Amino acid sequence: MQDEALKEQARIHRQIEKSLEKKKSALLEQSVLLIGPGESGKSTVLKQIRAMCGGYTKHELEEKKLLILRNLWTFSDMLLEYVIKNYLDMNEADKKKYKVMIEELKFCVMSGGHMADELAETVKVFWLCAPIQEAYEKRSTYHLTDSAGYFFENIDRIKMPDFQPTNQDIVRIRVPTTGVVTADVILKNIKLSVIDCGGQRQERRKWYHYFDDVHAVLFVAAISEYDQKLVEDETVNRMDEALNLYHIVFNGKYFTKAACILFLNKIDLFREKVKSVSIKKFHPGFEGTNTAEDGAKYFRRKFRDGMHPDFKKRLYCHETCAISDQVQIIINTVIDTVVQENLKDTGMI
Ligand SMILES: Nc1nc2c(ncn2[C@@H]2O[C@H](COP(=O)(O)OP(=O)(O)OP(=O)(O)O)[C@@H](O)[C@H]2O)c(=O)[nH]1
Ligand SMILES: [Mg+2]
Repeated sequence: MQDEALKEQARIHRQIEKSLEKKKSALLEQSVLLIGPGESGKSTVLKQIRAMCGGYTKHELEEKKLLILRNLWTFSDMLLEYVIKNYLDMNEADKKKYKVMIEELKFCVMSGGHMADELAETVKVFWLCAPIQEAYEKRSTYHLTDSAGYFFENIDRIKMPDFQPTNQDIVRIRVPTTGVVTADVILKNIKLSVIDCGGQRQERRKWYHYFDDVHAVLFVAAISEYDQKLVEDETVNRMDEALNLYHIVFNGKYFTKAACILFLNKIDLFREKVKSVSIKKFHPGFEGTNTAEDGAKYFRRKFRDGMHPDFKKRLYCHETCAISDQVQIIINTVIDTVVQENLKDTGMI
């Protein structure tokens, strides 16, 4: 009789051990949802996570090289179009020459080739000429991405036949995400599934499918875009859109258990911009001095205002520059936080 009881006890013990093992391995699988308005830096955060996990294959690097050429082609096209539309001072012969240059860049992309020396020289002259520099200054009015200048300045490296994009090149590439991109990586012994969503308005319908199951949600807002308008609606200020979206998403209905993280991204551009662009002009509620410190404090508060106190306690906010490798330190901290939060939830700590 005693034997039977002991056997039963051992069976229960084994069962408990097994279920604990299961729980432990389940904990090592974490999913992170990346959301936020268009162009705020979500895919850039994902690229940094990829870099932390060993980077890219040779084939992927070849693809990135083509994307850089494609960016150079489309950025050149946008700059020249601005010059022509706004009657900036450029003679007809130059306009013609640069139109041919843009066609040649397009051909480069289409043929998967590299840039001939002569073409690279023309691109350099194009970039440095006064009307193009003036058009670049006005870039936020026609949604030319800030990274454009970086590629023009690195043309001598990019034109080389054996050019291999570095992580710094890769994080500067601009390709708007359409749909949802999922990347499964192993980081810090955790199987991390990162779900990167397109942020423009027409992309957001797809977000809701992922709201129930994720362990963490990372909302990325570009703090530097306080004076800019949306690509998809020229009447709406980008910071207002980010705030509205944030308050809709974190209204208490969703993410009741997930760890919630806010990145106030593009802090590098923000620090530069506040030197010349008034915050109050675009956000009349702002009463501080026009400094990065006061501005960041104000926007941080705007994101937290009106949120439920329980939510505020669960929210982790970081000011970030996603193109800097330093952001990897913050990403590490975020992953630790996510794991801790989920261990707490399952009663493991
Ligand atoms: N200077 C600077 N540029 C950044 C930063 N973060 C992202 N970028 C650049 O901003 C551009 C847009 O970044 P993405 O990561 O493509 O933005 P996204 O949020 O994924 O955009 P969608 O896919 O359209 O929703 C890229 O060219 C990046 O190089 C940052 O912190 N500082
Ligand atoms: Mg993206």
